[in-house]
Amino acid sequence: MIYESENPLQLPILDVSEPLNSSSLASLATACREWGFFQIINHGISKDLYTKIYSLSDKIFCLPSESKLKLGPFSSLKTYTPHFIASPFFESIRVSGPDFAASAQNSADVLGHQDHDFSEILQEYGSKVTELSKTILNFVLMTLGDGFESKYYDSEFNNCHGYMRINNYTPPQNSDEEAEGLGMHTDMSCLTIVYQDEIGGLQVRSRDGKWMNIIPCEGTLVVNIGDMLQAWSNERLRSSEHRVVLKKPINRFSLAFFWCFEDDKVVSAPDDVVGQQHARIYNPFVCLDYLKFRESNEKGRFEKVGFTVKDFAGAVEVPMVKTENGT
Ligand SMILES: O=C(O)CCC(=O)C(=O)O
Ligand SMILES: [Fe+2]
Repeated sequence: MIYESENPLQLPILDVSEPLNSSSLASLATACREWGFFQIINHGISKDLYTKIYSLSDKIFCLPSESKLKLGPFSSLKTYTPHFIASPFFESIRVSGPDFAASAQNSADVLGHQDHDFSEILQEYGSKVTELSKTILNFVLMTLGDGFESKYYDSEFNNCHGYMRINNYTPPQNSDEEAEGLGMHTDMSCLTIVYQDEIGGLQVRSRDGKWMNIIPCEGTLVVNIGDMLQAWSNERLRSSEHRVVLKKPINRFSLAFFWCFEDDKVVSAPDDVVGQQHARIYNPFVCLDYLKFRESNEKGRFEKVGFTVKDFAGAVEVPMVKTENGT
């Protein structure tokens, strides 16, 4: 199958080590509204850290299937997603915060993996990317209104938590055709921070349905808005559909960090975020109820988008009939 896509998308690159100036704020606002994707640099996470995570994770991915299956999906730990759930070419290990070390160590213990580096390195990464999420969320709140970061960060986002997924893509080896590594989906998070290796393949869908390539660039991380923030912002921030396409028969590695509301959070856009001249697009909902809806809904299961937050909590009745590709 050929997955057509446009030329690379030029997403703004935000320097997160500096305060936002008015022009970077304006381009961030446009990117969050139109694409729900942007890139960051000077994030303080070294190439060396990614290389270490890659080599330690690779040791786990190289274990025989029967070992990895001790981690999930049917064992109590549920930290491993094997091939053929999201796609035939995708497998993933989940590490949950805030104690990333304990989560990683639990998985390592089940595998009988003696090496403590895995949990230490993931704790280091988890702590760094957690701080980064807070900084980025403050920037994103600034795009919604003057002073909205100080008005809303503590009251609405202070109990957010994060988890990561270490993703290993193994494309078919004897085929020149492109393969879908991860099907079209939206993230359920507030924010997602993605490291993709130099192989590339991440694509975002434009409003008119075109797939745009997000080309990897060394030192740059990709950030995208998730469903929770789309609903909380009354769609002033967009949670875009995206997917991963494997174009070469080479393994691809990525690391996605999901920054989410706490389970019992009631997600509801504040009046001044909605704005007086706009209708409220979502009914208030409990975060966990949406996560369960996505898990239990056949079309919404794991990475296959069928129903999203609009179907779940949209204020206007929408018929629940959709095709596989979400159109
Ligand atoms: O592998 C990637 O580049 C993106 C992964 C992704 O979209 C996800 O895990 O939700
Ligand atoms: Fe995603």
